[in-house]
Amino acid sequence: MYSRLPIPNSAEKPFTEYSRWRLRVSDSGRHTWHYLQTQEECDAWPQNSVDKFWLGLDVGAEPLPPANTPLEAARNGYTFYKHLQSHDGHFPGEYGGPMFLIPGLVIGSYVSGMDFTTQERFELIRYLMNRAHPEDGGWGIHIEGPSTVFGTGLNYAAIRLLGMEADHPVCTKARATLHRLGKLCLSIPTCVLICSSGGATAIPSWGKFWLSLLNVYDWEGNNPVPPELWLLPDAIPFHPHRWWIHTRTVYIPMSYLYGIRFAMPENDLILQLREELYPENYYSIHWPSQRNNIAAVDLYSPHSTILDILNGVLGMYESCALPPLRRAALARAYDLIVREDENTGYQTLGPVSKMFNLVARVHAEGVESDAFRMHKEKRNDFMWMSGEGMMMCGTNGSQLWDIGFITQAVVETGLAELPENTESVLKALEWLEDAQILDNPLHYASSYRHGTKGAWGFSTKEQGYTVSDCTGEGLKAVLYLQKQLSFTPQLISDRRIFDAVDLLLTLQNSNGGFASYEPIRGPHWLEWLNPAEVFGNIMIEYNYPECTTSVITSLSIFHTHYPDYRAADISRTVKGAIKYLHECQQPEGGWVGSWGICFTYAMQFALESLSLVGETYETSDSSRRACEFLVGKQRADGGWGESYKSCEVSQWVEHEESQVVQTCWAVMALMYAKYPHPEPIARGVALVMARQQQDGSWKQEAIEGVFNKTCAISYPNFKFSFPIWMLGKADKYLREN
Ligand SMILES: CC(C)=CCC[C@@H](C)[C@H]1CC[C@@]2(C)C3=C(CC[C@]12C)[C@@]1(C)CC[C@H](O)C(C)(C)[C@@H]1CC3
Repeated sequence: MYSRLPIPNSAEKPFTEYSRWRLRVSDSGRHTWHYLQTQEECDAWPQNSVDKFWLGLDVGAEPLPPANTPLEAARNGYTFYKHLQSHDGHFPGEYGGPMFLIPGLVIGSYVSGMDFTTQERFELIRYLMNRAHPEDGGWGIHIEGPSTVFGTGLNYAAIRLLGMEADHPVCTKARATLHRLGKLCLSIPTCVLICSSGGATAIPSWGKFWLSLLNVYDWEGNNPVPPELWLLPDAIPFHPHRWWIHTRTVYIPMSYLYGIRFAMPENDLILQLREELYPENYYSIHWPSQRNNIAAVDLYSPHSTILDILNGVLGMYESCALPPLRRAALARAYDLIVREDENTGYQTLGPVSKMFNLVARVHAEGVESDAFRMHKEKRNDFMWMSGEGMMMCGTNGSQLWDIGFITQAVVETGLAELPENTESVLKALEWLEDAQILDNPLHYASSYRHGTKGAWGFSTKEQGYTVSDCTGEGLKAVLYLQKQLSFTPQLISDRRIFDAVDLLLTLQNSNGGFASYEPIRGPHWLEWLNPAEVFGNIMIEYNYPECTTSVITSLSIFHTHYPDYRAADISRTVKGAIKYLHECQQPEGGWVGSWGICFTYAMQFALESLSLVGETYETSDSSRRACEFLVGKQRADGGWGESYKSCEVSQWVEHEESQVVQTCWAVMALMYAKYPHPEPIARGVALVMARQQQDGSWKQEAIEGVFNKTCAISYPNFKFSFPIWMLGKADKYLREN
């Protein structure tokens, strides 16, 4: 469908003209990248500093007077960061990291007959080339991870579909790695050892699924994904509406596509891929034995015996599935797909469901349908141009999350009061006002959704999902801006603030903690049914110290401004949350982060929470143990650095280098705890100041975020918001201590 493209051997230089790319920011923070075709268009729409920065071009920021104090450094930091603020007030940013998203984008588009522009194809290829590991030519689950069959098999298919020839050196090298890695098998169930002959046969289940849609992996090689579960009564403890929202939202279209055994028609390229992905003859592979064949490098969560038994039973059911039941189940799954599309303006909850939903909709309604048109339009929101080429983002952006932190930072440090920042701060408040979700979803109970009235989501209002901590940080940002500054208008009414509070109060779990999108709905044993071998803790919601903190800090700050509104509920909620935080502290004093890397991230949140109720180094054993733990991890250069591997093993794993962002989290944590000895804080500050560039910026270092235990994800704006916040706060601390 897509023609072959002439691809140079090196991806160092752009394959397109970088002076022609523009980021359009529209509709409450929507991001879409455009390639301008003519000089006239370029003249009419000049490249701005936001475009240039994210394209890796020089933004032309002036060198600033050297900072003599932490506060001056913070001020210089914000002077630079304002270059990255968009006209609507928010700070757009790249949200890459996972390496299984471009394959979904490309395979999903290919099998749906949806094209890309030639420039997009060139730059998607270039990004994959730049992200292939130099030693073995393969790809991992995320940009910093070692090559896996999941990453290499899927990205190999993607780069071929996009137009690279099979005999291009990049393909030859990746293919050799794929064939080699696939051989290192560890079959599950563990009692039956099947040795894979190599290649993509041993790809994890989500990889098997994508390749099956592409018709280069036989459906018989997949464990069943029956849509019939959606026909069960809601009260059943393992009903899919009780699963973690991402897992169930991906499972809905997967069960539909599995139920109809969607496979795109064969063509020459498909036949070639069947030869390239496997060292053996495709037609001689015994597919049913591949269902539990997962390469050792990929395996994080091995199947439980219970899951294997269940898969066996469901496999038998597949051979005699009752047609009327299957039809009813498919209709039910399809209805849920449509509702999800309509609830989210065709963004869907995330990038994986986005592409699965597209395939399902196009299968049912065709390429002339509105669904096809809308999905194509919103597909753009996930595609991001960077200095290394084009990627697919983990969501349609991290708009709210980024603006939430930087606005609190500038208010708390006093930078917001400087006349030079007035306009920037007012714009940020306008954006926050516009981003609050004012109603519950269009399809609400019928889509098993939690309420959204009063919420802030992680990205945009249109995406439309409540996230507990995003609502917390959004609310805090608004309270800081509206209540602590003299010059800001009260754009968000008390009623709307109460809506946010009411919503937060619906999210607490029985043990006092808060999860990500909803209260926990399912039993813990559901994790035994985790079918995605590459991720951990994905079957149900869990409590997170980070989410819990954002919620209770926002409620406490709210309470100081509105002491009469639901005071008893707030006090009970905070008390319960603190109890939970004590319970989940590790004996060594740390808290494990689930969304940022790793201990430093979670600990800045947990210690902020404890400080709310007066628990600090001097007064609380828990806070003291935490401080000792952190101080014990400070490195000789004054910084802190931990690897993403900490998140995989829930134990501190050192990074080779100190990291600016993690150093900021650690220093913030110590300051929340009112750590009485200034020396570690001063050393952390010195490291962050020494790494600041002359224009006030900081360079990109290691990846900052994580999800589902194993997949790292980039938060490149953190290198601005957290240094600015920490330095401004430390200035005061160091003067007072
Ligand atoms: C396994 C699948 C479906 C992959 C798609 C990726 C999503 C699951 C990821 C990408 C971004 C992601 C890490 C995110 C979150 C959940 C999982 C997401 C959506 C949340 C909202 C959970 C709560 C967190 O505190 C925080 C707000 C930081 C993150 C933000 C990004």
